[in-house]
Amino acid sequence: MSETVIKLDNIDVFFDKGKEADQIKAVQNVSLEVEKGDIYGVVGYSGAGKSTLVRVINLLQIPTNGTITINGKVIFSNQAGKQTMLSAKELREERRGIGMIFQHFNLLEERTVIENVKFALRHSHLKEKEIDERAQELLDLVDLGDRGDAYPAQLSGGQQQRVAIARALANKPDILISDEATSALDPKNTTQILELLARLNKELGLTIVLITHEMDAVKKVANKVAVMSAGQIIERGSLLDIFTNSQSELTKELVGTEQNSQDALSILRKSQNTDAKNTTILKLTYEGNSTSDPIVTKLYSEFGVQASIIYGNVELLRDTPVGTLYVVVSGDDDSRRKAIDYLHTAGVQATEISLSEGSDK
Ligand SMILES: Nc1ncnc2c1ncn2[C@@H]1O[C@H](COP(=O)(O)OP(=O)(O)OP(=O)(O)O)[C@@H](O)[C@H]1O
Repeated sequence: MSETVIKLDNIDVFFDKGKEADQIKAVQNVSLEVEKGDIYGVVGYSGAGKSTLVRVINLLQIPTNGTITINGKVIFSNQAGKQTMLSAKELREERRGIGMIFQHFNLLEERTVIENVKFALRHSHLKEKEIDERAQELLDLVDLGDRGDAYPAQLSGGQQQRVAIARALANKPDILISDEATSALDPKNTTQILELLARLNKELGLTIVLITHEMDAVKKVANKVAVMSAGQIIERGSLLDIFTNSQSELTKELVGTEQNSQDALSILRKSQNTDAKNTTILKLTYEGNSTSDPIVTKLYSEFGVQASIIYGNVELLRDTPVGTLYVVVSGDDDSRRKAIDYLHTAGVQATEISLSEGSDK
């Protein structure tokens, strides 16, 4: 059974600006559950409240209302004015179980790479020799085993972020919060950091909350996604769902493929007799290594239904290809129905599309 490691219930974070009317509602009534081993992407534009929400997880930000439960233990609760919170000592202990990395790596510039990692172990109960060993082990883990004596300024941005990751993992946390950790990096370094996070998730069973404004980052590594806007989660689901079946306009915009398909449909609207008999437009979504060709060929060979592709796109979601096709399907009613049934049994999601402006049936 899956195990919930982070549970946020009805979290509000309001910032006071004097008068109540000026209050900034950075997070409003957000509930979120993250399970062990998840890489949970939280996406949204700047100012949506993502950072404020994740800072709540380790109580870097005290919420105005709500309950925070980490690994089954309530670390904060303020419901109906009744507040409970861990003692400062308990909170320090709890925070050690939650590592954090940021957009700007926040390394100590005047210390070497290995000293930066050792700094995070200064309150551990390890002996000096054990601290040395642990720091080296952490640098090996992030493939920087031979750069311990370098200074941060001598490293690339991607390498500095890897040092920050090693430091964040020093106290063996089971949760890592990544707040825009790849936003200052070029595409190559971004990919390397995301691959490292995916590896740590797999090898260490690390649960990761990934805050970003880039859907591309989420698409490479996350298994679940929440979309935030104006302090609220407006949509959430599995990565696949968010990409293939987005509901809100914002999610569609962030996912980005919607515009192309809308353009294709709008061309079709102009060129097609929308009432054409025996014709249906289908949106097909399929996962895995099937390709569009056999699907389209089979519709004709098995059911005598002609299918022409008007728009096609294949995304890699984590390592799984996911295809979306818009096809015009022609054939008599019975054949089209059988063809659609076949698609469903073949694991292809088929949705009928109406050509009237912007609507899916
Ligand atoms: N300490 C604070 N005091 C007052 N307002 C704040 C504070 N921290 C955040 N805010 C406000 O709360 C809202 C949400 O900010 P937040 O940083 O959480 O958004 P975000 O989605 O992470 O965006 P970004 O990526 O730009 O940081 C913004 O309007 C911001 O100005």
